[in-house]
Amino acid sequence: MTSVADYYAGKNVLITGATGFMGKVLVEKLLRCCPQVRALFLLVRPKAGQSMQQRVDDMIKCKLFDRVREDDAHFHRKIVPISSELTEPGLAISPEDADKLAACVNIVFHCAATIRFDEPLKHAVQLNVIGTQQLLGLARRMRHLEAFIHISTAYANCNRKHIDEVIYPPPVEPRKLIESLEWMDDRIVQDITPRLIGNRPNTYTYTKALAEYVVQQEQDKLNIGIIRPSIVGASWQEPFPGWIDNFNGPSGVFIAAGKGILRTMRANNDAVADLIPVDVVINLTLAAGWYTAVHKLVPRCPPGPLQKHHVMSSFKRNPLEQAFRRPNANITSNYLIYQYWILVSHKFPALLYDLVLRLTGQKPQMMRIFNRLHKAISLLEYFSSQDWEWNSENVNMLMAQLSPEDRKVTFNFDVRQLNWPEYIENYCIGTKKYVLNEDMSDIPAARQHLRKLRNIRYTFNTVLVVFIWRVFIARSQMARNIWYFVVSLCFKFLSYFRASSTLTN
Ligand SMILES: CCCCCCCCCCCCCCCC(=O)SCCNC(=O)CCNC(=O)[C@H](O)C(C)(C)COP(=O)(O)OP(=O)(O)OC[C@H]1O[C@@H](n2cnc3c(N)ncnc32)[C@H](O)[C@@H]1OP(=O)(O)O
Ligand SMILES: NC(=O)C1=CN([C@@H]2O[C@H](COP(=O)(O)OP(=O)(O)OC[C@H]3O[C@@H](n4cnc5c(N)ncnc54)[C@H](OP(=O)(O)O)[C@@H]3O)[C@@H](O)[C@H]2O)C=CC1
Repeated sequence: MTSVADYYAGKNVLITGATGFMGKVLVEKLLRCCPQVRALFLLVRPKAGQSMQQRVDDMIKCKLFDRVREDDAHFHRKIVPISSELTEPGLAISPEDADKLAACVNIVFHCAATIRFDEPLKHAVQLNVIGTQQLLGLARRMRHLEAFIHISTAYANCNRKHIDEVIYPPPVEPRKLIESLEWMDDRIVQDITPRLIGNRPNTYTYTKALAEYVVQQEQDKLNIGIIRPSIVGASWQEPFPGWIDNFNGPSGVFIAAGKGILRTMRANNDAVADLIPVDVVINLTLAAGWYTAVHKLVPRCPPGPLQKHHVMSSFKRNPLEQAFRRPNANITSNYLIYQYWILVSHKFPALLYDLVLRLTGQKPQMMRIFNRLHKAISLLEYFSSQDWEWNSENVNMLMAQLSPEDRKVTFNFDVRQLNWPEYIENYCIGTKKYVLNEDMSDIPAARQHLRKLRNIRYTFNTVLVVFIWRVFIARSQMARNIWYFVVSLCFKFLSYFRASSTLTN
């Protein structure tokens, strides 16, 4: 039985989306665990005033690549950036580069996509569907291609409750949709988008379903493998626990909760979200690359349930700096209770805080932050408040095909071995260290800040109770009677204790 690393020895690998969250982890893992790989061709676009080469240089300088750097200081020699914009005709690859790729690439990993839930349909189709089609066109020209691995999402078919490892018929024939979008102006497309996406929640899942179909159309000509991860979170073990570099999905929710901004969210209480660590997804992807070179496959990544109390307790132990309030979120599936908490725990404190800012001559900002947060959590709500049943037979089969060393160590994707509380703790610390770039040595000060917030809350609650009680007393005879009764009782107790202490002296 050959090992996965042996398979990649001497191979030329093409990767799209290498500058993204998952792409980076894929590049790192290939370089570290398949050291005999010949070259990694990365399709990268220039962006934000940076050339493609500068972007790749910045990427490989980041901490994620520390372990690769330790093993081989010259690892960058294996990386060949290719300038490419996936939404342009011919992927905007120069004819020379296209010829070079056609002549030598053995495996393609297609990770690039727009993952925004609010992406206008035209752009989502352009990148996720047409971009994929064009890449398949290039792949058809590759004379030594052994596998084309497409990264999809477990939610491509989220309009179904039970999802098998098959490609379902597309919601619309992609060719017809592409032709129609060509002549429609953006306003018309915006108007008909809800009708088109039907019972899917957004253009992301809709276009990812179309992309799967487009990939499947090539199955007679190419060795195709499709990976469907659920919600991808920070790394479990590799290259080190808790690595994460973005605010997407749960990470943004965790950070907002850790900062004490997010105090409520609508979600299913039992299994809040189907989370899968990024290193597990990448191990599965590389194993699938090896296996697909011989067979065809649609594996899905087996997820685990994310529980909110682990997040809260973890942020109490390792607080984020300058929290707005103490981390404490109410997860509820009840709409009315949710609205109540939005009002009491989000809008009211935001208004109060903005009022203080105004009074002190500063610019109000809290309400604006909360409006953005509400938009983000409303887009995630669809995924956090429902359950799906997924079939994972192909994943189990693939696991059984690996050598014991690959299965248990190098390409382990058995999520059953994961200790969830420990994983979530590392995830929360990862958001602090790698997303917010906060220093771990500041934790005592952050804890002190949380204690201060707790004292402010106690004081505020006491003042509020006394105030309400005073208002109540002023208006109700019964409240006054209760008040006098309680006060006289306290007085009697005090007199009794004073008398008994005088006697004992
Ligand atoms: C407690 C336990 C509960 C459990 C919790 C369960 C969660 C349950 C999740 C389900 C999730 C399903 C996932 C499906 C799985 C896929 O298949 S794939 C991929 C998932 N895709 C995503 O998660 C993308 C979702 N995000 C979006 O669509 C857009 O970001 C949104 C939400 C529409 C917001 O758009 P926007 O307002 O334009 O903001 P955006 O441009 O994203 O960010 C603007 C800036 O704010 C920053 N920012 C963004 N978010 C934040 C934040 N939260 N805080 C601070 N800054 C932030 C950004 O970094 C950015 O900074 P700059 O780059 O401008 O410096
Ligand atoms: N993150 C998650 O939770 C999940 C992700 N997935 C899938 O995994 C894949 C990777 O996701 P993730 O890494 O999180 O996404 P990111 O948004 O982090 O990365 C997207 C990548 O695509 C590239 N890209 C975007 N537009 C273009 C373009 N026009 N031309 C060239 N490259 C482009 C980006 O390049 P640039 O840096 O230039 O913008 C970036 O490298 C996607 O296919 C996604 O659907 C599936 C399930 C869950």
